[in-house]
Amino acid sequence: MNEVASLAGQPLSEQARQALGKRNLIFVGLMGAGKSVIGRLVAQTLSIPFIDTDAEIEKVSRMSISELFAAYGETEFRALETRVIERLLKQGPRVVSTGGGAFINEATRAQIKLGGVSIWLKADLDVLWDRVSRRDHRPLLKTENPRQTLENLMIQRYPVYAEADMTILSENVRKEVMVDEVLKALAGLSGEGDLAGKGELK
Ligand SMILES: Nc1ncnc2c1ncn2[C@@H]1O[C@H](COP(=O)(O)OP(=O)(O)OP(=O)(O)O)[C@@H](O)[C@H]1O
Ligand SMILES: O=C(O)C1=C[C@@H](O)[C@@H](O)[C@H](O)C1
Ligand SMILES: [Mg+2]
Repeated sequence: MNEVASLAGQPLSEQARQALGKRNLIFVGLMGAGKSVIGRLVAQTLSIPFIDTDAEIEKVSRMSISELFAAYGETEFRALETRVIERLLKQGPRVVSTGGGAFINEATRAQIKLGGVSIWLKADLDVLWDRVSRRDHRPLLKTENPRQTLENLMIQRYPVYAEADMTILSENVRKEVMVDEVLKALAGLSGEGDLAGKGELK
């Protein structure tokens, strides 16, 4: 019996957990895509530790992301983000939700590609705007026309996010529905071709 057949009949969460094996699961995507919220729920469902890189950066620097941007600028923030993510990916298996720009940085993207299975949570502009406009803590959106800024970021970044291993549409459905989509995608990894052994922790 092959691996796919042996997993059939088990709960979806168990199929997904087994298919992921010892690999990290890394969420990438734009601000408001749901990386933090859905990542945490997926981690709970899989009983795998969860880490949010923005929260970890705030913890190690003892500053908020906004304060970091204001004090040191985006370049320094990206350098810190790269170092933090490199360390976190070595401590897996974990579910890792990244900040919106992490996968866009070349060095960080290379680490993520090596460090586990990546999922792009892809959302359209209306969905993202509806979510991010409720709070104003995102430094990159403190512009005269934040909706336009968000759209510009989509145009620049979507071709890069598309390099993630898997893409899941993030829509305004119940969060549990999103979690199920993620679990189904992961369960489909068993019997995988290209992703076999990818990001396997030693
Ligand atoms: N499927 C969903 N349905 C409804 N609301 C959602 C859904 N997913 C996320 N949200 C809401 O959208 C907001 C942004 O989600 P979240 O903080 O997880 O985004 P993010 O991708 O981590 O963004 P950032 O890159 O800024 O950290 C939150 O208020 C969250 O509750
Ligand atoms: O999209 C981005 O570049 C960012 C997203 C947030 O998660 C934070 O990491 C920060 O505000 C930068
Ligand atoms: Mg987040």
